[in-house]
Amino acid sequence: MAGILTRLQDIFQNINLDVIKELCKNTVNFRTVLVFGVCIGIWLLMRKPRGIPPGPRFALPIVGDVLFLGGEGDIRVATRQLRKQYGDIFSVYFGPTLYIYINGYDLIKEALVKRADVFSSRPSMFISDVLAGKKGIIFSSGKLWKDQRKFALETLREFGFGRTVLEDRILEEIGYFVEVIGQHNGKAFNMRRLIQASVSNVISFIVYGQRFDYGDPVFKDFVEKLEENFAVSGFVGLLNFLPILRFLPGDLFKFKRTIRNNQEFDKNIIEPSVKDHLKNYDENNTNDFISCYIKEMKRVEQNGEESNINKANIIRTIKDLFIAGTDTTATTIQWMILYLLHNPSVQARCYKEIQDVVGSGRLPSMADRPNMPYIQAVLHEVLRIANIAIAGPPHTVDEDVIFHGYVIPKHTVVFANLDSVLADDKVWGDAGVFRPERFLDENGQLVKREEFIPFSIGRRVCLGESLAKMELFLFMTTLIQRFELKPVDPENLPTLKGVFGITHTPTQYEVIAAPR
Ligand code: HEM
Repeated sequence: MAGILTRLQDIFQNINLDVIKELCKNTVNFRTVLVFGVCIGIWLLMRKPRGIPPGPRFALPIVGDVLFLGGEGDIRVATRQLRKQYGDIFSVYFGPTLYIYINGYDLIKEALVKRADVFSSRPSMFISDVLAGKKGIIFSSGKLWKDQRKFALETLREFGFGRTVLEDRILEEIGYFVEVIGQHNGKAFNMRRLIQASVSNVISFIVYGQRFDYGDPVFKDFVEKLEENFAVSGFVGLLNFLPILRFLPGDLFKFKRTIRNNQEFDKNIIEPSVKDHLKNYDENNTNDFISCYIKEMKRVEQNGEESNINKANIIRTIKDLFIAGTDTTATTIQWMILYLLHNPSVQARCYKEIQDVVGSGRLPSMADRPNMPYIQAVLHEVLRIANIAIAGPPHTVDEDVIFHGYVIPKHTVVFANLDSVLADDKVWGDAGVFRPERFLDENGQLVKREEFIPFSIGRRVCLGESLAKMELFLFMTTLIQRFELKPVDPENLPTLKGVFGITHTPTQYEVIAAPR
């Protein structure tokens, strides 16, 4: 196929219009013109903009380069192969859409940090446009995004990202979490739902000022649907390339289901709470994110300021906190447990560090963190090797940009490929090996590595990084303090092969949590 296409393209490159006119005048009949017309149509569809980064030579009409990508469904492997073949900046067509991948720490830093002015917007894509309508934080751009992000960061900081109020509530949540684990009496079970519910409750506390009972049917439904939307995102995402496929009968791409789930979050959880907060608003009692948002809405209204802190954005911004803050952290905790099952000596060393610093008489706290470099190194290594965000959400440029000699056309989808840094042998030596010691110096102290970027870098850097690190530390230390985590069958460990949706998730597994 590729051979035929090469020949066709070579032929068309050498054709000029005069030749075609001449042919039509002298020789020919309708059939010849038709054949030329079809060929020229194909050529037009396969044409790539001039000067873009290299990539697979042909983009077939409709499917783009998809058929030529390797990796057997693992997008990390496919992009590693493309990088090897085409270099640190390459382009690839998914359907008719051009994607540009930027690889390697130096180039990613150059784009997202040094040239943040041009690389910090989000592209227009069918699914995110339908679901988010360019509102909120994750999928918005320009002033609207800046207003939401600034407000969210300031508010979350005020609540105590890294301060004790939030820590106390996370510890309270972990208390419920370990209680439920204890109820399994050392019997094997799949912890996934429990972890999701518990992590989601941390966001609930921040957003609504309250947690939900794990058995609450509305909350259970919410957690399940949130997870479902993450899990089916691979299918739904295909509509970004060919939105027309949504009109096929049935729901092959899970589009209708995703939309329905999304509407139900709003209807059952978010809207009632916002209404309730609006009705009972008390300006002297703004202890949660929604109250703070309403307070700011009223302030900008009164002052007649131009701001996007308004009713149109409140629902989406809240949803973004849940979306970005639940699955990411919950998935990382699942990877962490899985790597501990595969590396019992690492778990034993973590337990020893907990015993040395905290003992068994009290819960670990954030004040203990600086004294636990080994556990921090393990967390770093899990975040690095699992790389749950893969390449992160896409960025775009608002104008045509020249980057390292290549043209990046306005509004192109641009991925800063985090995998190209976190799994780069040139950076880590043995990137595929789980080795927490790489984050320790010769005195056993934590080493900061610039290339450790699971939360990305630049203006779009993860807004919940401090919260996530706090949660991971507290969940992990308490879990290991209370339980020994054991595989169901030591001879047949659960696979480390993950599943790719919006995040890179472990294949489901069961674990034994034996009380210590
Ligand atoms: C282990 C946990 C987490 C990881 C690995 C992670 C990673 C990331 C990454 C890679 C991005 C994309 C940055 C970019 O576009 O360049 C991001 C964005 C974001 N994250 Fe996280 N995240 C985690 C947890 C959280 C939590 C707990 C929150 C809760 C508040 C959160 C909120 C956000 C938001 C709102 C954005 C969008 C930022 C923007 O577009 O300006 N994340 N995260």
